[in-house]
Amino acid sequence: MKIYDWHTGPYPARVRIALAEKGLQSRVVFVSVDLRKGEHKAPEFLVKNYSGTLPVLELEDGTFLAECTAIIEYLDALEGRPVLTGDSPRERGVISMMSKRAEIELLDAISVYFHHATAGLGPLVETYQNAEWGFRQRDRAVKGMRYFDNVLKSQPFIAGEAFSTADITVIGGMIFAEIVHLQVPEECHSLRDWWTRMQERPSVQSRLSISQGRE
Ligand SMILES: N[C@@H](CCC(=O)N[C@@H](CS(=O)(=O)O)C(=O)NCC(=O)O)C(=O)O
Repeated sequence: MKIYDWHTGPYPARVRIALAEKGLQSRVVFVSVDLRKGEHKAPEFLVKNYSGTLPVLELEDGTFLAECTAIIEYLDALEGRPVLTGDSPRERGVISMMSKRAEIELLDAISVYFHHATAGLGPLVETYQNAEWGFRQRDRAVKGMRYFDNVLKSQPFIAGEAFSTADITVIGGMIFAEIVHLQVPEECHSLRDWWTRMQERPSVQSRLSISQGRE
């Protein structure tokens, strides 16, 4: 399998962490796509992913899988333990809900702030910006941090008693928050403690050490 990504990106980090959690890194070749040059918006990349975003997983049969959630669902189904997307129907439902909520209320909100209210990836890529919308989404992300802090007051992981892809999505949000220098509110002790624990996971520590080739 091939993964087209950008090594420091928050969304690629989600897939890299999932790969490491599942012990699948050896089955994947990484191909770097330079976001700063707008390579992800070039016609030859758009045939891989209509949305022009990273990461994209290319299967041996030529199938292109985009969207982190879809890619992680595929990887999770490939190999047994640990299950990242849930065993029982209830677990699967709660994990899916919390991961999607983490995208909407945290990770995607920070992404909008990055692209609309900062220099983002530069004028070559950021051809339309709306700073007001960006700042509104930044505020939404801070509220999201407070929400997840409250969730973690009563459980060790984002979707309950076990680590799951919902944690990985919030990890992506925390990585993006650091990139844009968006502070976690001082009083969010549970979220801060959780983030410290997550950064001790080998899968989180190893996400940047994967070597990449070029197409
Ligand atoms: N919904 C997509 C979003 C992916 C996404 O936004 N990826 C970023 C990569 S990174 O910023 O995390 O490295 C991207 O392609 N951004 C480029 C752009 O939006 O122009 C997913 O979940 O995969």
